[in-house]
Amino acid sequence: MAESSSPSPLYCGFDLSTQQLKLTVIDAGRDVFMEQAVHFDRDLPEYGTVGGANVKGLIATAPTLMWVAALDLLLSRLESVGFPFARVAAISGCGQQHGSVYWRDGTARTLGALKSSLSLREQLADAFAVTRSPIWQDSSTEEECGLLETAASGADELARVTGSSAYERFTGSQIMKVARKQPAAYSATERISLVSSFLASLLLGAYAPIDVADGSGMNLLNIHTKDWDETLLNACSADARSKLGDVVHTNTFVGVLSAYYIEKYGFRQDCRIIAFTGDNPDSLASLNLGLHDIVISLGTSDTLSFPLLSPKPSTEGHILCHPTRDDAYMAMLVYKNGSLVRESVRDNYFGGKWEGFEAAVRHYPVGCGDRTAFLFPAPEITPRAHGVFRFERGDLVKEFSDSDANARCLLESQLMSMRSHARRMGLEDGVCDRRVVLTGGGSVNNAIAEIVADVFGATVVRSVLGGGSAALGGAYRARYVACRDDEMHGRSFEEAMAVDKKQNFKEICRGDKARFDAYSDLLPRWEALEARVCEMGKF
Ligand SMILES: Nc1ncnc2c1ncn2[C@@H]1O[C@H](COP(=O)(O)OP(=O)(O)O)[C@@H](O)[C@H]1O
Ligand SMILES: O=C(CO)[C@@H](O)[C@H](O)COP(=O)(O)O
Repeated sequence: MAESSSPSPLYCGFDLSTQQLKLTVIDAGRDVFMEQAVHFDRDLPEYGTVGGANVKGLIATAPTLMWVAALDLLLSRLESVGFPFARVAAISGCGQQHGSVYWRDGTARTLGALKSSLSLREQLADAFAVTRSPIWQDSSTEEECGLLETAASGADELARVTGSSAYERFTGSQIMKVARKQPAAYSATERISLVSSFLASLLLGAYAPIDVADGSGMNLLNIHTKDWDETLLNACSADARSKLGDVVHTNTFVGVLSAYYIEKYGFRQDCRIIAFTGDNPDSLASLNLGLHDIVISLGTSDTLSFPLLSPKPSTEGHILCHPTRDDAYMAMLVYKNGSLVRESVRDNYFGGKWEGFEAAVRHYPVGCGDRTAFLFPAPEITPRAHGVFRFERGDLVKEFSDSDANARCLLESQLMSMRSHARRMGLEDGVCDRRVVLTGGGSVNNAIAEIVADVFGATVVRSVLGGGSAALGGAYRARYVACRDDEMHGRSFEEAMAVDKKQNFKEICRGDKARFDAYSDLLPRWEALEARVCEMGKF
């Protein structure tokens, strides 16, 4: 931890992601002051999660109370290292997108009267009418998705209004499923939060509003008016609007920190809470990208996102409200079989060592000797397919003739998929001068970065500022909103970030033109195989 004698302010950014609760603290100069994390499987094994979740067939949940316990644990870890709570001027952050929390009737009172002699976990043990929060890995709401699309007069119209056609993990169909299948629990719910607004609520000691960027991942928000769509809310459930509360712009000051944290840990009395958002929007906020850059996040999920001025929502991918710009949007593709399937290839073929995986990736040429792999052990989001499919010289095979090829085949296929689907979302293709910012846990892997560079014909960079990019985005926003009225002189978030002139990125590698062209030549064949896989892997 850096020198703590200075009274200058600190700003906190939380990220309640799939596998961990992370915190990045920055100082007034935007330098990372400290980082801390609680890993759900390792640090809270009593909740029995694997990769932060419990997955049974198409159903994926996380114990809501585990997330509460993670906040207790993270704060107690800060206390034990002498963290200067009294310097924290503002807090914001984010959460994995789409997950929902069902607060039981009467919990607003409990939240407003938290006792500093007890842990949050003790006081909120009965706070949830649904004790297992549905999360983004869930694919069990096909029926409800159909109902939402019917209410919206079709998938295209739902996409035009909300930025996405109906997706099983999106919160609208998840809420509808709880209302239909667990009516008693649903009627005992006084408020529904997203994972982001849930964490903000714990800190506020009151229900925090949902912000427009994370709200765009629900199939309930009109991304043009930036407010709930009444028809969709009514299709979701009769009282969805009152249970969801208001929606706010992302950089909104929503209140001050609950007295609980001031008494228990010694936080600053006027510590402000800024609306929390989704992890992907906050990642975009931290990177302050140009309009030609794209971000590829290799977290538990893989995502590709880019800022966009004129959205043309379609049934391909998602358009979300931009977290920090009113005039812009963000386009996003999401892959469920991201890091977890790379880990399973590492474990099955390379003795659990990333070094072996990386060496094998570099051993093969582009196209891996006419092999490719579509590995979707979990039902995939992009494309909608489930199962394991390997092709060698055009034939479907159970295993490759050379099993070491699995690493490169998987990566090439994951990246070709991003290129192919991003192109369908309107990303200009065929240019060899793009910049790709790699973030997330998998971004440390240089062999992956090299494939990204060649498939996209891009210069691949990594953030050098430290901290997970999503948590860092929360910390930057906390600082910006807390100082907006004085130091920022009315500047926009982007202008304020630019003024600091920080050298944010380090170049990792550049795509090779010949290899980029080879991938361009392979793309039509790869797309034909993906179409076959979608037929064979229907779920
Ligand atoms: N050297 C590496 N190569 C590839 N992937 C890695 C490496 N180190 C960590 N990862 C991946 O990073 C993932 C976690 O990323 P992270 O962004 O922290 O996830 P989340 O935010 O979803 O909790 C792990 O599942 C792991 O597979
Ligand atoms: O479903 C999505 C976005 O639509 C996922 O990206 C989640 O937001 C989970 O994020 P990570 O924990 O994988 O970073």
